[in-house]
Amino acid sequence: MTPVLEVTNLNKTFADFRLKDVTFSLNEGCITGFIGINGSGKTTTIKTILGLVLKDSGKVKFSDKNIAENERKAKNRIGFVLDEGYFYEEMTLKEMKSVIAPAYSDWDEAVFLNYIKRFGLKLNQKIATLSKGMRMKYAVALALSHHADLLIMDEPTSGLDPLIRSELMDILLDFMKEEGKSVFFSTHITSDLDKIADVLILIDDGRILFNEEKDTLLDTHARVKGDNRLITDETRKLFLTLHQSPYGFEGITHDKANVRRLMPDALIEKPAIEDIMLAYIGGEKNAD
Ligand SMILES: Nc1ncnc2c1ncn2[C@@H]1O[C@H](COP(=O)(O)OP(=O)(O)OP(=O)(O)O)[C@@H](O)[C@H]1O
Repeated sequence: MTPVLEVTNLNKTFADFRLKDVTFSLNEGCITGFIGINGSGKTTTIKTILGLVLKDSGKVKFSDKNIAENERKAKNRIGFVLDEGYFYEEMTLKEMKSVIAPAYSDWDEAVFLNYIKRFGLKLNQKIATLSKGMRMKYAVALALSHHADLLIMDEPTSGLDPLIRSELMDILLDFMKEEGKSVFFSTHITSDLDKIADVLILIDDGRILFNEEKDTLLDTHARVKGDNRLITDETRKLFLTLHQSPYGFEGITHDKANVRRLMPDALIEKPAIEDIMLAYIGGEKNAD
């Protein structure tokens, strides 16, 4: 697979937080979900990639070229949606578009107008009067109107109702239909990823904990329940988290195959992405 974006040993230190050697790559044709709890470093990573936060060290390559040295070209091919206001509230959608469009050499007004129509937005409406959902749709319309190949979104679904979240997922799937497109989006609402993500990257406390195909994660991990007698020194090691009570145990395993082999009487269920995320974050702390 061709990597579209390669991030290597990215470091950034704030007073109370540090990105620690963040390393991953995004493949062409993939939707990658960037997951992690509040304050884990998702926004900082995205802003550092986009050059909106200065990195202390590390490399970011887009299409095999250093992003900092090819900034204009890279920015033309990257569409981004950030989670906080980067619009002038007093402007209308049309006025704001006129500020943003000239920054892109490949701006396509017809595509933009098409999105505005599809999303039911009005060009003469003021930004300040947009609802959260409309604001997200407007940001997506802008991000997708310059023939970007990579769409980077920071928490695009945060604060949105399930209907609009599901609409956004459909928009992303539509965008992916064209060859050579990729999406990278951060979220702490992991249920959004069930439907559409190909790869999941988990960040916690500024450190990448895993970077794995979603289907592989769901195939190898499981929620396991059963009688306490099944827990031995050997089987205990198969769990990322394990909770025991007088009535039995419940845990998340990262080694479903061996649970099946060594604990044939246990009840094995499909985990949610959130179960897996929390198990890695909780880690040892969760095991009792
Ligand atoms: N400019 C800054 N100066 C100091 N600390 C910062 C700055 N920006 C972010 N931080 C800190 O870095 C940490 C990570 O924040 P970040 O916004 O990257 O997390 P996040 O995973 O995107 O969280 P959320 O899901 O809440 O948006 C937080 O502790 C935050 O307070």
